[in-house]
Amino acid sequence: MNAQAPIKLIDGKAAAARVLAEVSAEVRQMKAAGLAPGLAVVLVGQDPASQVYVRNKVLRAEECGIRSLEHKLPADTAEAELLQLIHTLNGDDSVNGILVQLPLPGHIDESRVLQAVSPLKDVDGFHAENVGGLSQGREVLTPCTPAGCLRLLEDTCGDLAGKHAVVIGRSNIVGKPMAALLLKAHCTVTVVHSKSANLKDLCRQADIVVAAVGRPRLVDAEWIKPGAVVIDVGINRIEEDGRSKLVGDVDFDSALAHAAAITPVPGGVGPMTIAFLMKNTLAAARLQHPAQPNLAKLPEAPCRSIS
Ligand SMILES: NC(=O)C1=CN([C@@H]2O[C@H](COP(=O)(O)OP(=O)(O)OC[C@H]3O[C@@H](n4cnc5c(N)ncnc54)[C@H](OP(=O)(O)O)[C@@H]3O)[C@@H](O)[C@H]2O)C=CC1
Ligand SMILES: Nc1nc(=O)c2c([nH]1)NC[C@@H]1CN(c3ccc(C(=O)N[C@@H](CCC(=O)O)C(=O)O)cc3)C=[N+]21
Repeated sequence: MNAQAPIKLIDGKAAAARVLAEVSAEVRQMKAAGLAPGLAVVLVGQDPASQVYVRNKVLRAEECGIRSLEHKLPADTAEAELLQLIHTLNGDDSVNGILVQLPLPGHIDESRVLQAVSPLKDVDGFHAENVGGLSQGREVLTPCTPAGCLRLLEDTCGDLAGKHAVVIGRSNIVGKPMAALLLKAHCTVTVVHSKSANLKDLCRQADIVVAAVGRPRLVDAEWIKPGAVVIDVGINRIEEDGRSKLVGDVDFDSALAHAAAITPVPGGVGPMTIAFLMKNTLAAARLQHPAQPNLAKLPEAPCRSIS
């Protein structure tokens, strides 16, 4: 018999609903102080998955009272035209947050586009100013997915200090900022990737596993130390038993045997990503109005070290 505590499913939908309730309350306070926060979402091309994500973002924004403006551009949009739109949005006072949905079509230089977004409106936290600030441990606009994962981990484990976290994946969107946030939370952090040796052995040493790989069900019970907490970032659409399914990077049914707590896919990290996008939109609005006393009083205002 397994003497461990029962497996705990980490409910990302419920956690996201709590974050969105906080956001709605803050939006009401902001509106009372004379500011109606706005988010611009830019989508280039017709990738079906991106269209679903963008629609979900716009819906969630509206639900918590954030004005959202969707800019849909054709797949053959010239880079210069996209940069011009970002320039216009940077200068538009009614826009507090700008998100450029990734991936962009191949003819567009992604890093040039992300650098064009004002760091004060960079709700994805992808501008080098914010990436650098996060790595220095400053309070800056932080990528939504890792921020959501950290909240789930804090809700599940409490204090993370001294825990050994293994992050699988080193992308700029998830793996690297996740590692920076865990380090900031005083974890011992190991980042592994496609060139890592002894991946499974390293993973089996972890108290916390964050899988952001893009490989369906790569991580199974053999990778998980009994009692570890598992956060599955992966979103993989696969065909199985003659139908299309969404699965994570973790083999959920197998990992359950060892994990103390685990996120499902769907209903885990995904909803938290969108909830933190809304939170970041408010944080960005506060950054843009440092002299507004009613906004400055709001909780969790990031420090004003961004120029
Ligand atoms: N739930 C959410 O909100 C979000 C989910 N996602 C999902 O998370 C997953 C990861 O996304 P993203 O970080 O953008 O993906 P990337 O493809 O940019 O990065 C994947 C990382 O995984 C590593 N990797 C690939 N194969 C292996 C392997 N077999 N063993 C070990 N490491 C491997 C790569 O290594 P190397 O660097 O050496 O190539 C790379 O660092 C995807 O499924 C994506 O859809 C992404 C963003 C948000
Ligand atoms: N600039 C930019 N910022 C991003 O944050 C960004 C991006 N580009 N490009 C793509 C990835 C992916 N991503 C997801 C967000 C929500 C869900 C989500 O809500 N998922 C639901 C399921 C949705 C479904 O059914 O397809 C869930 O997991 O429960 C998933 C993935 C954000 N990304």
